[in-house]
Amino acid sequence: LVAPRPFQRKQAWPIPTNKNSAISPPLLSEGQNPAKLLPCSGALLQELSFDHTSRRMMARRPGAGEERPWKLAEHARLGKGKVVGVVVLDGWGEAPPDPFNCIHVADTPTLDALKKVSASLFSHAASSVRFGSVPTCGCRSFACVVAWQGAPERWRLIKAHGTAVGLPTDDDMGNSEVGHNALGAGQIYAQGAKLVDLALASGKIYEGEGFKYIQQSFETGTLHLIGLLSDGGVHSRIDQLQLLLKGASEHGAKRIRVHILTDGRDVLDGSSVTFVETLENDLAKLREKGVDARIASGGGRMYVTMDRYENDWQVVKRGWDAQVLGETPHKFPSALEAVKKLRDDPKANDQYLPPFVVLDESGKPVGPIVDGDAVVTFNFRADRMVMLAKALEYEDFDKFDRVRFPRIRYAGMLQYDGELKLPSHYLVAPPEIERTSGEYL
Ligand SMILES: O=C(O)[C@@H](CO)OP(=O)(O)O
Repeated sequence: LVAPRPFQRKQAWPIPTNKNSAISPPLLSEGQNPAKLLPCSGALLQELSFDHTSRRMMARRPGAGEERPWKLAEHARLGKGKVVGVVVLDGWGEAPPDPFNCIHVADTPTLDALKKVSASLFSHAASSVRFGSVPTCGCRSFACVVAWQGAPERWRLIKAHGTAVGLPTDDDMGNSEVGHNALGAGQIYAQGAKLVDLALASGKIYEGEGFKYIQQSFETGTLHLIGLLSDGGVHSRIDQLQLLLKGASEHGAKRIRVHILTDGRDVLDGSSVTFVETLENDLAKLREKGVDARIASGGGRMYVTMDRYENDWQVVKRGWDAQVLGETPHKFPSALEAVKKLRDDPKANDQYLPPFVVLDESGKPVGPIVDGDAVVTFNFRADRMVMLAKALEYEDFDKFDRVRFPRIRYAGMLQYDGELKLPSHYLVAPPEIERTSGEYL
């Protein structure tokens, strides 16, 4: 599929830091009419004007003390009062046509027909271009979504991954959460993965309220790190865990226990073994430096802990039993042995590995969570951490019998639910996003 390219992205958009920030959408090519070529993000919803010197669309800067008006600039061609539709194709992406490209190989008569249909048929829906072309969710290849533009350009490709939706690099695949965030924000801002990268690189993570809070447990308690162990970059990243392990030990953590969740969904099934080996090596290095650091428990992400939308609390309970109580049917002397042995079952896969705990030489679990400990859930993505956060934080909790509710200091990598303020402590502050799409709508 060859998409018309009405504008060329030359650089990433800067992230607006406050309401006075200029928004600098992509440079337009010589001769292009800015009124016709509004770019494909929520910056459409900002009050834009074209700066002829820089050839950029600029958000108008309000003067001192002046409120930025909420009125949007009128679109050059689309009339007022039209119905706007946003259609999200989850998992739909564009990639070079080849026999392994399932969308290319599949029969897609509806989309094919929509792309061909006369513009007049869609004139009533054409206003969706203003919003329908916002990066959307779930698209793992390089682009997605059609937006009705009116003849002759009734559709175009947009990017829904990488820096186009605020992820750290263009190698980062898109996913539903970043797509929803980008749609909802109506502008490009740093998503969780990038915020964590920045906080770790600058060391600011260790100066924040969240880290200072958990640090109070380091003298006498254990630091527990719970999260998805892979380099998928959708929910978490192993390199961030590695930096956090190093940083926490340099900032006083003497005893660390990692509770791993194997992936096989955002990465290849079977890769869990390599990730566990990598982590075991890191922990061995920490032990050489005098830090008592070990993997304490584990399980496959879809069977242990990472449920979402309160679909099945038993998933969280299985994790709780392993991480907090140290009680599971499967017990092993090391996580590597656990993952290898559990994968021996022909039906086993990384996503659904059963929960296990690691035992010490005397047969006791090496790291149940107890009173006085600190806990960090190191996933940056929220949806599959909210349920565990509730179990760890809520005094009143009736979703399953926790048996023991340890008095701990708990922080999320980020705050996973802004409305519930959950968890109440977090290592990296969420972005402050002003003037979201919803506010305009
Ligand atoms: O299942 C999930 O959590 C992710 C993949 O890790 O998929 P999606 O982004 O589509 O929700």
